[in-house]
Amino acid sequence: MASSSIDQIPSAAETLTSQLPSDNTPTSVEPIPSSDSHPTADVPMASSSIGELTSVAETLTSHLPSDISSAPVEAVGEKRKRDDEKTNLESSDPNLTPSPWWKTSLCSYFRRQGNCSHGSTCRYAHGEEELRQKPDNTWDPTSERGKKAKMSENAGKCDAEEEEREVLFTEDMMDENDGEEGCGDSVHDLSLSKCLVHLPRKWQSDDLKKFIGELGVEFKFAKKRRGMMVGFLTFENAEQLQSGVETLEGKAVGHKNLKIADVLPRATEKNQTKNPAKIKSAREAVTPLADLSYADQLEQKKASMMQWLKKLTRNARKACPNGKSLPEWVLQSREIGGLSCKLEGIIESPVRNGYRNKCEFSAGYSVEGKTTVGFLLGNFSAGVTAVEEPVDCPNISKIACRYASIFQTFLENSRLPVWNKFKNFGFWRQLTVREGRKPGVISNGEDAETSIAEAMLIVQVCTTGTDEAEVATEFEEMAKAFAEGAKASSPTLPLTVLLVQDHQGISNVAPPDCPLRLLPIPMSDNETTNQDQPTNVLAEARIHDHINNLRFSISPTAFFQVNTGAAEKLYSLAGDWADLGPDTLLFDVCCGTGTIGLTLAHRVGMVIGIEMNASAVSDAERNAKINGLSNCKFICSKAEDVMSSLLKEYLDVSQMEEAKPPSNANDDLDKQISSTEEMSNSEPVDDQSLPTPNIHEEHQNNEQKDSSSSEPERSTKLQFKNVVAIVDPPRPGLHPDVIKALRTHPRLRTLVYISCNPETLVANAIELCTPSFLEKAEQGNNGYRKQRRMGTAASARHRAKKMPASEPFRPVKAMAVDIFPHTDHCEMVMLLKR
Ligand SMILES: C[S@@+](CC[C@H](N)C(=O)[O-])C[C@H]1O[C@@H](n2cnc3c(N)ncnc32)[C@H](O)[C@@H]1O
Repeated sequence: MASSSIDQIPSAAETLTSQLPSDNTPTSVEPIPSSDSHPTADVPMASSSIGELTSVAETLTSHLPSDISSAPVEAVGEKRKRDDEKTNLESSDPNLTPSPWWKTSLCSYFRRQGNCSHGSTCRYAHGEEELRQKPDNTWDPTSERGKKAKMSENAGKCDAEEEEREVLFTEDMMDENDGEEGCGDSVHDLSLSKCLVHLPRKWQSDDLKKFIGELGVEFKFAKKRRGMMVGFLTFENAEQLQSGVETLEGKAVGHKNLKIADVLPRATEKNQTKNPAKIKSAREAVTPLADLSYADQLEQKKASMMQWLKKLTRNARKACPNGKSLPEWVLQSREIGGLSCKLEGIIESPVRNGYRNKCEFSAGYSVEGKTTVGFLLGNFSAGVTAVEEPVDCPNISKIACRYASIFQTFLENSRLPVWNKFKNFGFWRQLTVREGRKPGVISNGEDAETSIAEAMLIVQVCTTGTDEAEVATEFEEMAKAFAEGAKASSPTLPLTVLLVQDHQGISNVAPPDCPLRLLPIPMSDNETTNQDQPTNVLAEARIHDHINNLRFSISPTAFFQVNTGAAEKLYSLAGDWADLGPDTLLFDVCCGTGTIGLTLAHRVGMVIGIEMNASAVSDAERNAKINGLSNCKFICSKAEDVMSSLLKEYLDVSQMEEAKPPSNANDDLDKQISSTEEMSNSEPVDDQSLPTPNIHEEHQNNEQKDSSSSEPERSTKLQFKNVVAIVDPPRPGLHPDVIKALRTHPRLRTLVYISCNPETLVANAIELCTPSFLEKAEQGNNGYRKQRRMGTAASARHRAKKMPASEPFRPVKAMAVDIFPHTDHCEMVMLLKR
């Protein structure tokens, strides 16, 4: 661990990352929402400001610093502290090392009255000369230096807004045949057209026309699609345009102001007017940190995680009921710069290039109007539809790039159209490439691809309104193109499974029960296909990967961490922190294919995995069997529906047997290691003999399903001395009912939270770690509407107030794990105990 983690000392430059792209921290590398369980919405990593500022009322002490809002760590709670102890913060004794917060805020008394009764012992600065920089390298925002910094920050924001004006490819919105007056012209005078940015997403064309009409603006036609924040306006002539722009620019709509931007034309051979310098490359869109050194990327992520840990402290203070003393961890936070617990460091990814084992490539048009398979250059809701090839994106493997290129060449000659996001029309939508790696050493060099043994291709289409025979021919030709392309590549590409997913929805994010169809892969040059392959073997459509010497079977829609090598480190860390032993009952909440529970099964008495995706649960059961682990049980259900009853079932039983170490746990481990060694020398798929559930049946059966890889349950339950939960939820975090169940069960003392989204980790931790104050809780749902308008942290504080009386957890330590090099994303592991 030590060798791979960056030191623990908070970096001086706690640079805030500006924004996250949307990669499904997950499994999509597109900057738009992805189909995986980690959603992909942009998350401003440093968004803690306004809504989260410590309330002024709370900080009203007799002697205020002038920047209350910016001094949450040192100032808030100061009054509580002052009564019981004197800190070096307050001391001017030269023999004491002054607090890092000494004189980092201006004294408001001194400022107003020109003097202060505390004189030279005042902890706040008397004037600009005395003012010191805060430990996080910021200045009191009311000071001259603070204001200057704010101005340059705002200038940066303006630049960011400027970027928003780059609305790509919006010309499509005005294409013919959509029934709009004036849209019939196949050639538009784009100089008479404008984009309106910051419109309410729920508006449609009629709302836009009404709004413009009421302002007396004349126009030729207006267009707006629900869900987007851009609309389009075309004027009859230059005079209309000029007066329209003058009226509309900056006009308030809701709580935003309208911006007017140029419509960027689709560049064609005749029309090469686009200024490529203004457009993001795929590399910039998908791997925004790629131009930083890896050490700088890690520093940046670590600094960002620290901001989130500070935010947790600030929110816990706010959530703490009046009259109750602040939890010890909040009081102690001042000793570690306001962090809610120590950030131990950041664990590096063992592989930095080509690490993604799952890539989702969109089918669309490039800025030049060329059929392209690659990444969207921005957010569709902001009007960006251009797709660019995955050139120079260091997180994508050569194999995935090669398949994208094969598919693109095939689409160039296809009789069926690619999907048009504006018109919700077309056939070819997306290519997903999933890779399975051989067991053994993970290589970070040029030969990284040699460890990839299997590849699953999932092509998403929309068959609405198509001719069945034509589609069948296209699929056959596509399968041939992939097979030939794989064979012609050097080295030959693995091709294990080819699937088609028929999805009718507006976005490419398909539900897990979206129909899948297995296509036969042509086997040889003379096109002898594997026609013998029965069509009902969809359940065998799977690839395999390896973590900690265990073999994992993965079905098409099951979640699997996209960076296998880094995931291995993540799971080991969670296990090391979880305080495991033979008398431990481990709950693996949101277990996916069982990776966490199974890799730790040999260290505990029993694992109970909970997962809502039926295919993933069936994979987890299969994976327990493949690896000879018999102390694991998997529940197919939403965690919020079963967490409380499972805790009761396993912990509150009256008739219990004392747990003994699982007799076969260590044997199993030895067995699995040797069998994995065998596997590494053998053909990859060796679990075919296992009973295989039918995927379709599973999808249809969404009811709770218990399954166990052990013998039928005994009437008496085992009594486990130690109960631990490791939770690994998707980006929205844990459901409030899961939090409540975990928090209110007194026997659960250790909780390891693995998070791909620090914002929801903070929100969940607020509920888990602040003292309960039910006596003051407002009951019922009357706050619901208000809550919906709150930020995540504010609504967590609101829910914390309703938490039934229970002992809160405390954050003990945290570690960042860099699963996603070159992107803004990062996993965080936090140990909570009580
Ligand atoms: C971040 S993944 C983690 C999976 C697994 N722990 C791993 O590392 O491979 C989150 C998982 O939670 C599942 N999930 C999402 N919402 C859930 C819910 N409400 N209840 C149970 N599982 C859920 C998803 O299907 C996904 O498999």
